[in-house]
Amino acid sequence: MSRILIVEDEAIIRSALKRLLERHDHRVSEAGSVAEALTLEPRGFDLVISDLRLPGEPGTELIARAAPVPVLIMTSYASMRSAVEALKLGAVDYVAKPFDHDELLETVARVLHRQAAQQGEPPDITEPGGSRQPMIGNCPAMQVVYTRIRKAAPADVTVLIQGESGTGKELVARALHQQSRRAQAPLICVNCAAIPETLIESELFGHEKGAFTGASAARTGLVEAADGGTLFLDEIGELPLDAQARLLRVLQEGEIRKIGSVETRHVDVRLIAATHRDLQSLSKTGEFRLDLYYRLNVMQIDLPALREREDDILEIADVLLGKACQRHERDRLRLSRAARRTIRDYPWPGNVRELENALERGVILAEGHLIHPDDLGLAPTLQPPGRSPAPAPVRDGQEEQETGDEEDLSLEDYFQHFVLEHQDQMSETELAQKLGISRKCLWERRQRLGIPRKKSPRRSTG
Ligand SMILES: Nc1ncnc2c1ncn2[C@@H]1O[C@H](COP(=O)(O)OP(=O)(O)OP(=O)(O)O)[C@@H](O)[C@H]1O
Repeated sequence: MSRILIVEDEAIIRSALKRLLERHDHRVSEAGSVAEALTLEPRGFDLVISDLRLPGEPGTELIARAAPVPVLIMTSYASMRSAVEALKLGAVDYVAKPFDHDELLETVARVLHRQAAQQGEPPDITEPGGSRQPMIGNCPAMQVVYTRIRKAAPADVTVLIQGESGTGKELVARALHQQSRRAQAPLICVNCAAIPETLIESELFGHEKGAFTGASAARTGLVEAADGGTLFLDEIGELPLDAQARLLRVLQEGEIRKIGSVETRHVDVRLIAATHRDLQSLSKTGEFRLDLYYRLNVMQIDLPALREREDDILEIADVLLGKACQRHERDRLRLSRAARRTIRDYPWPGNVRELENALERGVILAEGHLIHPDDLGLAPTLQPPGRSPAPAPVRDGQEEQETGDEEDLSLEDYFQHFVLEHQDQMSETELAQKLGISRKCLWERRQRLGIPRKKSPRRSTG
């Protein structure tokens, strides 16, 4: 069942439309103007159907104020030009009045269907520099994350984001803020683990002059700086108990009191918290307040570790590699086939951030137009097994054609390592046999790769 908001000033049309939609299993609310519609929180609906001409502001005003909820505009045949204008402003579609029932139901079904299909799509995020990028990755676990973001963002509730370090928790917080009605107000991000325990309360809640030694002037805290907007508290599990108590008060009463002050001040802040720790377990050992945990956990978003996002890893690597090349003003580098295999098989304990850093190293260290596994500088103890040079598999002609250039080059890596490591112990015939190629081919490749045959070591004579 979908929730639809009808905004129409003519009561007869409004109730006819309501009955029609209710007969088709939709739950319908009504408003007679944009102002009235806004009191009903249009972002909480699945679709807004609004007349264009209304007393007060026109229906198109709702397009931005209901976003990302789609707005379907109703207009009379006489004002088709305004319908086109409404589409330009971002209306999802329009219906001409008087409307044909089937046509209207069909349009509504199409819009709702499209909306449902988009729920699992990555949201766009505006980065601090102003550029707009979608979150990368489309594996099923991330689609669940995207759907959660779309639903939680407009609901103005507290959200707890859980996931290992570097999985993108801050990115999700940004997406939630940017898709909320607070998008134009500040988003203040605080990493609780990065602020010394002795300073965190005054950083968050502010202090009066002389509140403690060194407080030479009054200071506004970060919670107050986020007034009207969103406060993102990363690593909230690290927040000391006293600060937890103050935070609980902000959530319960919407009030803040600076350190050393007797006065309270009202603040309107949406809290988004993130942690890589299990807050419920921390509450059992008394390190985290259970009542605060319940306050935070109105909506929960769980981010998968990168190693669980097998289908996404290479896609993320390609996008991040492109960005690293831009940053370092290098022509577009590519990952060798072996580097792609390493990236796919590596466990990535530091998740996307670690991948980002490895690619940055790769871009700096790569000598040709390809990045090889060594350029990534990954921890050897975590490297997947079987990475030591081994004979290249015998390839038939078809595989050779399919794999192309890049495969050749990574096999050349293999070839080079294998030859250099074994040429002192093996004859050319043995080397060629192990590599699955002819002696002639071995000779040609040696020439091409600049590893000519050494003066053969005397293996038999004494
Ligand atoms: N899905 C994604 N698409 C694009 N970039 C991503 C994605 N996930 C993470 N990143 C990038 O990875 C880096 C780490 O992400 P972020 O800071 O959001 O992680 P985090 O979980 O908050 O880490 P920490 O807990 O260590 O603070 C950032 O540069 C971010 O842009």
